[in-house]
Amino acid sequence: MEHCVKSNVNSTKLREIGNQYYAKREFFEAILKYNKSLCYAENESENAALAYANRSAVYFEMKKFEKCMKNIELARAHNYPKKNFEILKKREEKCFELMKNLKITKSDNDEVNFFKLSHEGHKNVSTFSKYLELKYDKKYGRHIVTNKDLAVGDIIAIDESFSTALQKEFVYQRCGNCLKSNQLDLIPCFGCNQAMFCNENCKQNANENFHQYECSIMNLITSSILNSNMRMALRNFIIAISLFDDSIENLKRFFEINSTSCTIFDFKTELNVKQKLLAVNSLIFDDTIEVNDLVFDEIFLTTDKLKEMWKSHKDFIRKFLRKHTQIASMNFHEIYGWPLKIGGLIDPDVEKFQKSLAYQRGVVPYANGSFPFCALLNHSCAPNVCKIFIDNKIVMIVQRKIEAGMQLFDNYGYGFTNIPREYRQAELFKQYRFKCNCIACINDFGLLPSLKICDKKTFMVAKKTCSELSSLNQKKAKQKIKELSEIIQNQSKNFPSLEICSLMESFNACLEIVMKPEILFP
Ligand SMILES: C[S@@+](CC[C@H](N)C(=O)[O-])C[C@H]1O[C@@H](n2cnc3c(N)ncnc32)[C@H](O)[C@@H]1O
Repeated sequence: MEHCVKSNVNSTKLREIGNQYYAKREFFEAILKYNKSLCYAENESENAALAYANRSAVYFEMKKFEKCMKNIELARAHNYPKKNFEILKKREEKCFELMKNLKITKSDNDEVNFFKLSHEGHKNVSTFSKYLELKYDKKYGRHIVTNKDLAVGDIIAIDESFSTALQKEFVYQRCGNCLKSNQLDLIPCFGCNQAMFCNENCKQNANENFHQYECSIMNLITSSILNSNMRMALRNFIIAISLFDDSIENLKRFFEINSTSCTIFDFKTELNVKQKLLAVNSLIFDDTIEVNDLVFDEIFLTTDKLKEMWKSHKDFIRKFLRKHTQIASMNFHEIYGWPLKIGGLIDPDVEKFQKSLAYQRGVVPYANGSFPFCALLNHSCAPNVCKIFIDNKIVMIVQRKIEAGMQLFDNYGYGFTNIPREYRQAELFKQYRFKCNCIACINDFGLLPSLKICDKKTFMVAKKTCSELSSLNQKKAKQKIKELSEIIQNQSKNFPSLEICSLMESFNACLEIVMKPEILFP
């Protein structure tokens, strides 16, 4: 297991490996090594400055002149050796010169404004539509229905996480607080070698909310002893005690005073973090899900701050961690996004594309998160809503007409178009403990290639749409989303025909294209 203490020896080695990548013009790998080198650099040593300076060289080659200059400044601010100042000065002058001649083409891709709620917000919590209601029945438990017809393309929720945690492979690629990649332009934690942030603000927030506890045990946290559910449980516990000024007594009292079965629908004011904690703590779980408690013992006995708490409140902490691991397994989400390096894009081959899943379109999971609204949606193998991730938010979008009174169904990763029924049902039962009897399961819809064509003209549109996907930019993808919404909405009676299901896949692919980062590393 790697230690999380700083080490100039390791920092230098990592920078040298970065230099080899830089020489081969493998810029993504080079910056990753420089980032790691930055994290290992001892405070006040020139290693940090050298990593910033080398990162500026990569941004220069990539023609990212503003980032280049920012990294030059950072290098100077971190003890860059005076004898080499001339190199930076020359690079900076070249930047100025080249920027003067560069026509700045501001991107019009504003995904935050594109993905806005389609209706007024709910009367209590404005992050989801006012037409949504929470219901309960024996078969589905809690679930969400609409009291008004919803149309394809309607954005019905923008759910903000209570907590997120980067997967360990991404700690040098994304901000440990807000999850943004910032084109790898990240700053290191002062204390450990395994956390980076996109700016000082995020660094401070992370330290106030969780990192002050995690910093000295990042090596344990990112080792393989914690699975992603346990990782989220630990993060939730740390956020929870930080919210109560590190007092377990106060946290206990908070849970005692407040109901343990509330949801995001119960709050009368705009959500605050403590309310989100209550909502997440009230999510459904199954106590028979196995949790290896011994791992938590090991983690809590490793640092003095946690050890004290563990000694005096072991039972409460164990119970919290156990419950949140079980909640995570049944409710939390993997957060998907585009990899930062070109590759794994949409396969232009129509046949292959028709069988695709999100990961075949190119997006990959890089973090996990707890989302108090989305965790109330039940599963269908033929869902009527889909979701995309904007950093630490989930945007929920209608992908099939939903009439008033009907339930909203998400998909837990097992769609009927590409996974056989028996496999879906077995996996859903194993993880989520229910037997799926959605319309696709009851009617055994069959995989996409076996579906029938209902309308030849629309089938031709679906085929053409598939073949165009790989050439769509963000602007065109936005137009396409509108076009496809209308067709899917108008032809909803033909669901599940080959053409409608294929159009729905294309609709999803277009949503992903809108989220594609503007600059990918070559
Ligand atoms: C994310 S939660 C959804 C909200 C949940 N129904 C509740 O009461 O809080 C996931 C759990 O809901 C239940 N569930 C989800 N989809 C279902 C379905 N199609 N039929 C029956 N139960 C389902 C399962 O217990 C599953 O573990």
